[in-house]
Amino acid sequence: MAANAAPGTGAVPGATPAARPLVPVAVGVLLRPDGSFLLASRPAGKPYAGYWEFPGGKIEPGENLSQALERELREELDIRDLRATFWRSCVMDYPHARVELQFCKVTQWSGEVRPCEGQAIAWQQLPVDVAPVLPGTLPVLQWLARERAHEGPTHIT
Ligand SMILES: Nc1nc2c([nH]c(=O)n2[C@H]2C[C@H](O)[C@@H](COP(=O)(O)OP(=O)(O)OP(=O)(O)O)O2)c(=O)[nH]1
Repeated sequence: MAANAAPGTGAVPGATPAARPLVPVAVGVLLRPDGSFLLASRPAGKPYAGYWEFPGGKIEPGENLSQALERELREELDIRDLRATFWRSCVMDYPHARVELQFCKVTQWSGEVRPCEGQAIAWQQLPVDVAPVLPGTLPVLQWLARERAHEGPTHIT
């Protein structure tokens, strides 16, 4: 323990608290040829249940991004053989976890998209007309809006 640590805590007075662990998350932005993209509602029992997000989930130990994405989309939507490319990432600091969201564009897959976990799904265009949208989903709507020169709101509030 550092010489000036508060007794019994291991904390150094005035020091910045250690950052919480960063949980990596694989997320798929499924895109159809008409530009529509898929959102799904978070199932009951999870933090932010009922909020709309892009499909995906935590990367498990030993998995890389594409393996995690393939597994999550198979479990959640019953699709496989993805054509997916990494797009962008961002960090979100929630009360329940600090997550690094790794967004991939998914332009091809095999199988029919089918919600397997009791979630609602909706193919969307900008502005998104389902609500509420998960905070960590909003940056993606901004990126899509910029790419598409979409002006005005990206979602209803
Ligand atoms: N899938 C997904 N997760 C997102 C998005 N935006 C965002 O902030 N998140 C956050 C919410 C969660 O804190 C985390 C995903 O974790 P999760 O709990 O849904 O993952 P999981 O499916 O592996 O769940 P579990 O097995 O632990 O129950 O990422 C998004 O657009 N899609």
